[in-house]
Amino acid sequence: MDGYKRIPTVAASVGEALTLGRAFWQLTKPRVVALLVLTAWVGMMLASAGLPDLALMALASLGIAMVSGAAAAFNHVLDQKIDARMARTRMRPLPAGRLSSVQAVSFAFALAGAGFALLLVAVNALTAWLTLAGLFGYAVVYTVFLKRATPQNIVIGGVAGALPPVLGWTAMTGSVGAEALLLMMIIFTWTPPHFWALAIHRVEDYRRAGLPMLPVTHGIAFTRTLVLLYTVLLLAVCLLPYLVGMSGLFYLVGSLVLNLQFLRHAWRLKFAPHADTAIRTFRFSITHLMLLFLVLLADHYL
Ligand code: HEM
Ligand SMILES: CC(C)=CCC/C(C)=C/CC/C(C)=C/COP(=O)(O)OP(=O)(O)O
Repeated sequence: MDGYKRIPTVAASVGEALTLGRAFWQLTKPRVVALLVLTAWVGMMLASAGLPDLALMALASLGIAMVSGAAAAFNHVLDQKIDARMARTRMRPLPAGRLSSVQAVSFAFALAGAGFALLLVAVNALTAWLTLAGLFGYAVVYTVFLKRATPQNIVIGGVAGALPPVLGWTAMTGSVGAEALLLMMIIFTWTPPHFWALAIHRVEDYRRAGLPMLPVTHGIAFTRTLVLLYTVLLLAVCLLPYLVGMSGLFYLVGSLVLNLQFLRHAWRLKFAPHADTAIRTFRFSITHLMLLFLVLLADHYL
């Protein structure tokens, strides 16, 4: 009889553990980290002639994912008051009360420590330290200072998000390659239209939270213009891998198709916007970067 009585208690504990696990998972911004790791893979594969060392690739990817996930968790802790004021973020684990700050900070330190140690021991010191610099750039320089200080926050902060191809490259070669810096430039140029398209859609959120995002400080019309200009710049920067002989015709055609599509979104956002044009542009930016890096990869092996 006693055994039967315990079943609901066990079920409740399992349910609670799952809820807690989901909350920690959410802290790591898993979809962002997935795309970051894809860009790191491209760095790893482009750095290797033929197939890369798959074991090294797996360990490096895990380490980069852990440290990036930890950076995202620190961002959740440091931004919890802001997140509570925005409709998009108020249901996150900290503002919604599903996790305490102590739980989140402990998780973030443990994940960062384990990821850093893994990179140091199983990959190389340069990759470990550069990844840690990425964490510091995002969690401290961007989140604590820039985000609250200037509408150029995401432009400068974009350096951290653009690092993973370089991390992938250093993981395989032990040094920073010029080709990897070119991939970094692509993500760096992609970040402003990626973020500002979302910021236009969520401008009231950012106004309420008191954050100096570009559409709040300089207006939506000006932000639309900059989205368009950065998209033009992105098209030009994306030509560089072909022009320097790093990628071939397949990449040239693929990148032109993707960038013209991005440009079409940005043009519509500037000159013929509907209520959903900004959010569609933001969503397309993610598809764009994912496909662009897959095209780079396919081109490398063709
Ligand atoms: C400073 C640089 C960046 C800023 C400020 C930024 C900002 C944002 C914001 C505010 C969101 C919305 C998240 C949400 O809806 O909860 C987002 C989503 C996303 N970002 Fe970025 N981003 C940056 C860089 C990057 C980079 C470098 C990548 C990948 C290479 C990336 C990939 C994504 C993805 C995949 C999503 C969708 C997440 C989801 O649906 O859960 N972002 N970004
Ligand atoms: C290599 C390395 C360790 C880099 C860390 C890179 C990293 C996790 C970048 C994430 C970029 C991102 C989602 C920024 C949004 O922050 P936000 O605070 O403006 O957006 P939010 O309001 O959705 O939290």
